[in-house]
Amino acid sequence: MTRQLTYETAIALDKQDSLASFREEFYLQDNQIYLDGNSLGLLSKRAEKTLHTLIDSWKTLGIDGWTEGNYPWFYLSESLGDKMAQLVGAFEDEVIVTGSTTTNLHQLVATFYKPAGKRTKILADELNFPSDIYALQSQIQQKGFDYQEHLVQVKSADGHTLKEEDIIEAMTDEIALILLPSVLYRSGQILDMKRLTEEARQRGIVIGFDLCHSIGSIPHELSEWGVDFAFWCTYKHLNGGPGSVGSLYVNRKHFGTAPGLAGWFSSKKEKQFDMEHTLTHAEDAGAFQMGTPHVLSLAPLIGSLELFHEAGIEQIRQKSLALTRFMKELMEQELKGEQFVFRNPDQDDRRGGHLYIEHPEAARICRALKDEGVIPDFRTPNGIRLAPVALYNSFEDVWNSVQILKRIMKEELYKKYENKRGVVA
Ligand SMILES: Cc1ncc(COP(=O)(O)O)c(C=O)c1O
Ligand SMILES: Nc1ccccc1C(=O)C[C@H](N)C(=O)O
Repeated sequence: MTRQLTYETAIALDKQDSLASFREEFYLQDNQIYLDGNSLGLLSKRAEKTLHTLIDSWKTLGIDGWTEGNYPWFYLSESLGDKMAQLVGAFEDEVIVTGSTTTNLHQLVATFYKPAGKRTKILADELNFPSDIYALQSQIQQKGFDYQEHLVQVKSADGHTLKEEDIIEAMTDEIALILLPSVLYRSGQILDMKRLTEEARQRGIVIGFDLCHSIGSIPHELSEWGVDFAFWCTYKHLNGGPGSVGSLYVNRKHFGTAPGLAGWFSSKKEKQFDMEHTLTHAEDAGAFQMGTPHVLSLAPLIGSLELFHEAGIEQIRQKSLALTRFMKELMEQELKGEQFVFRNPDQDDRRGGHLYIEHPEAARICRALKDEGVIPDFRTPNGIRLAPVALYNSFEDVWNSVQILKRIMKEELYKKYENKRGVVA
């Protein structure tokens, strides 16, 4: 028998929550329940502080800020990479904080996509975020191929999830490189990265993952699994701020590989200011940087990553699972008879940090939610994404947001709006 969930259940869960105190670290707005940390995480006081520290180093040190002050800018991408490594299960020198998701994808595919003989194609899937697909199409064109033929996109049987068996079956001897998401941005499905990497390795295919929707929400073991490369953004679960600098990982077995897209920040640090016209690139993940780091967009990450180290990614994952489980069960209990369809896989080891629910009136339900103080995001044509985030959401938030949704449905408050999306969500 399923348990009857009440307000008291939520309060009891909050009482047992060992991460509850982290909520105080964030700027939460009064009368608002923010459930969109899977798209843009909230500002923490630590992140704000380190941003101010770096503005101050610019103010007081000028050019010397590159090598002096609390966080010398010249080494920030490397030092943040060391801290980030734990979140992806990598060695410190395998990770660098640089670029953006899309530019890092370009860099890594330009580096590791080496079509030769029969192996000329890239394997991806039909559910990935569009930017990745556009980037892959253009990388294929850069090599002089037609992407209609050279980009193989594994199909989804249900339009929401992928089957590892289908991906493995598509790993033919024509595939040179595989790129997949760790967690699907819509349905929140976690792909079995360990298994897929093993299968790719057996076939001699390079494999990489886009970790945008898993970083800071689930643990990874990239080095142990032998993943060749990965990249991710830092503005969702990592709360680095709009446009914060992304990150990439390259497995140690590829150290010494020249970057496909070089620039002077690809240099060995000690050689960079020799200003030679022959690049001596770094031997580690640092080689995949290109130009000057966006220092002010790195700054909030210094403070934000501290919080992840204090909380621990395993604890974050446990709370996140409990939050999404509670939210799903509560919606099933409270919204019986409504036309909501859950698209997340139900098992814990398959469910990422957000829920994805479909409803024919999704666009205007999202509008109504926002006006009632609950911040979701909408994904066209009829999807609502809800992310109760471990570091700043509570079980009480989940209770309250589901009650608000229940009222919106019962009183048909959504009918006041047009069923059309806004510009962003
Ligand atoms: C899975 C995935 N890939 C790529 C992107 C694009 O990232 P960016 O615009 O930071 O390059 C996003 C989100 O914007 C994403 O969710
Ligand atoms: N970078 C953005 C800029 C503006 C608005 C949204 C985004 C997102 O990140 C969307 C996200 N990737 C998604 O999974 O829908």
